Amino acid sequence: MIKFGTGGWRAIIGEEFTKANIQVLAKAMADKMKAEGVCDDGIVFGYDRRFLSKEAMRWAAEVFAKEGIKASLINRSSPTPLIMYYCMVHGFHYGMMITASHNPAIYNGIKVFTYGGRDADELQTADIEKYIEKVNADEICPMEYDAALAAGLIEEINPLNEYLDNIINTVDMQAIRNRGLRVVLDPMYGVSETSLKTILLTARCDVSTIHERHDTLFGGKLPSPSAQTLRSLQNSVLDKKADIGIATDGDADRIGIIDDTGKFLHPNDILVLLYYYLLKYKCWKGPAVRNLATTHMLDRVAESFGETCYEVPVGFKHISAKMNEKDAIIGGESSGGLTVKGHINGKDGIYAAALLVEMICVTGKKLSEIAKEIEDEYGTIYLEEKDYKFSQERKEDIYHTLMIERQLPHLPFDVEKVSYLDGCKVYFENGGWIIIRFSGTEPLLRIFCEMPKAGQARLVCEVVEDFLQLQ
Ligand SMILES: O=P(O)(O)OC[C@H]1O[C@H](O)[C@H](O)[C@@H](O)[C@@H]1O
Repeated sequence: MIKFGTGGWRAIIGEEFTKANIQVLAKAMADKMKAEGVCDDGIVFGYDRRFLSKEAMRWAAEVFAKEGIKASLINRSSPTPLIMYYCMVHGFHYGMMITASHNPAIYNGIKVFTYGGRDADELQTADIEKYIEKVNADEICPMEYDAALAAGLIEEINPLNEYLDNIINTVDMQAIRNRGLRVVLDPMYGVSETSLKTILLTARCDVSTIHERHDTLFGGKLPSPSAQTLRSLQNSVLDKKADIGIATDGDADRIGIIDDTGKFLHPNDILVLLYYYLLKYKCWKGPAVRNLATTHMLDRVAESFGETCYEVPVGFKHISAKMNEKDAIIGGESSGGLTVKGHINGKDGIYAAALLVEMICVTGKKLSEIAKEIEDEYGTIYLEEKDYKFSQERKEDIYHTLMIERQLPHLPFDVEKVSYLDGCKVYFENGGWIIIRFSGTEPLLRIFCEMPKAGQARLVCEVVEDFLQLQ
């Protein structure tokens, strides 16, 4: 069964991520493209460094070739944002990236991009699922790779320079060049090394890298930047007295940052830092977009500049759609993805990293100093976040209590309103909030809570944990 979630289709390798399913998905996409009459420009493919990613791309391309649809394959493992950029610039109606992004190593998956290099939205993925139902797997008869290559139905491409030049031409390379920053990179065994290193070296940064080798087990860790997974980066930054430590997730669309004091900056802080930088130092004007599990500090910054911050459900497709609608200058999520107006319609860890480096150089301040500047001006909000595993039975119970019966515990703060837009989000009168939702990418229940005073967020989480019997 192929089901799309928050960020594409993800499945355990050998269980559902199989050659047969990959080819069913490819056939469904080919049928959909034919029905829509958008086969002429073909489809573009990329893959990351996960186990079976390259093979999966080829298996899918062989199906498209058989259907007479040209498949352009990026000929080396690449960041997801690169393929989104390529789709956007070359006007492809569809693109596919073989990746399971930040999921554990036993997963792989496929992200589908639509016109403009956007993440396929729910309407699109529901439509793909309908086409999947109609595919007769026995009738799939792929064209052999070399034959398809010779017939011009598969082509191998390398758009890396195009993508890099676009970033190099957008960020203030001159400002970075003059500072000789010390940067430590942690691609988390994923795909960002070449791109990010090239950009930083072009700007004359002093770059050292950890975790760069190809390891499909991601060193036994989750390829998702967090305080727990970035301890080595933290140590390297301190050892090397670096100005910044930059990590990206498995497919480089998300970012994680260690500041000059060795402190892990939460993605919420990165988003706030960049929005503040764009408004205050670059004098940009425009709203921000965040998902409903992302810090309301962004709203405080927006308000202080006479701007608005819009809230959308989790999933970058919602962020980019709202950014377009409101002409927002930044959009991002607490899971570590962000983009800025004028760049691609999806999250890009490489571009975000380059912009942060630019920020340090243009402001002439250390990362920790800019963060302090923001704290002095806007105060602190206290965050608690936790993921919980559950059995299928418990999932149904929790879903029923929370989403069907809409029961809530007696909460220790006055409630302003409750939203069921994506999971259950309670907004408190004091500006705090808690959201309880099932992840759309992993079998986890996620809770985020932000409160104005220390200890309050933990207290609210404990009440919810007791009520839902979470461990
Ligand atoms: O909380 P989840 O549903 O697992 O989603 C977490 C993240 O997953 C993917 O990376 C999506 O592209 C993001 O938009 C989303 O924020």
